[in-house]
Amino acid sequence: MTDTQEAPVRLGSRGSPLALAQAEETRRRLVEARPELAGAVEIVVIRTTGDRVQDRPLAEIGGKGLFTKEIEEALLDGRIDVAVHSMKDVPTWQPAGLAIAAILPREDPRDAFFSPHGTGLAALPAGARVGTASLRRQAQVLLARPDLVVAPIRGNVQTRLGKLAAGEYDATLLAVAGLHRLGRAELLQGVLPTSEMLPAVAQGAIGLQVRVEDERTHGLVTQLDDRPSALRVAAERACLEVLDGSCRTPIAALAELSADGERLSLSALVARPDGSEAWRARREGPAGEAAALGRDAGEELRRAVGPDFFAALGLPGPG
Ligand SMILES: NCc1[nH]cc(CCC(=O)O)c1CC(=O)O
Repeated sequence: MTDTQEAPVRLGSRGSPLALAQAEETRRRLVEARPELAGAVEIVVIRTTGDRVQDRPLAEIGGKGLFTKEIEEALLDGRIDVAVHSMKDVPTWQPAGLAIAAILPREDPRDAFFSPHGTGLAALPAGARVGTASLRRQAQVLLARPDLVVAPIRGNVQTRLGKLAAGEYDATLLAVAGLHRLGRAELLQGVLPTSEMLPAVAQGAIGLQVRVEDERTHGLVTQLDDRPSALRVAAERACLEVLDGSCRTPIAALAELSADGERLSLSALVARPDGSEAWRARREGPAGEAAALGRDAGEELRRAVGPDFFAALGLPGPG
């Protein structure tokens, strides 16, 4: 190594095809912003609990940070310099010493619908089996179509679509963002409207996490922050934080910006997992107040559902 060469920047990622695509996108954006980093950005694969446990619904394993904890440990230990996360999987509380320094330009946050019957829930015959392990998707599927049957499904995109083709399910749902980032947009059949299927908090957003005291990496990474995406994610995560950071509650939220980027509107939803009841909140205000708007919507929902809601789910609840 000559002394004009840049020190390496190590990106930590899960090993799934989607995670690796997100790490590659991060590398590309870093080198685009700082050409002197060409050849210096390394991708380090880290196995997480969520990758290890393949046979049970994630909601059952419970706990927070199933897809992020081991990557954060590697970051804290100095084995990597940047953790690349799907923000949807990142708990609202950051470990001491770590910070999300950038949100990359967000992909389409909506959910895609796959079924031999058609392009939306209305196409399904009564009693059809919908494969999803997500309580948020389950609750909204049953809210729209109480006659449907939801059954857990896990695995990557190919595995899930394989199970659908084999007739194990009549339909399944996947994040549009994942298909785009995997370069498989041609597989898309139908996209559910957000009025019917509100996305998970931060769905479609990639976050770059660094050690707070690592000034060099922090400086490199903050250059990649996409402000509109960061504001939207801030509003949605503030809402989630007020409600419940775990993935065992059906919670959905989507913030959008006006064309000039000045105004933010947020829709949020909490539902019973069986789809028998749902609560919605909406906020609109200055984009600069994203987090306050999110907290406010979260507080309205928390009051609406009442303390017994979280207790009934076996959760300590947000107090
Ligand atoms: N929990 C798994 C997960 N985490 C992020 C995505 C999709 C990509 C994204 O939201 O950025 C997925 C898969 C899915 O929901 O289909």
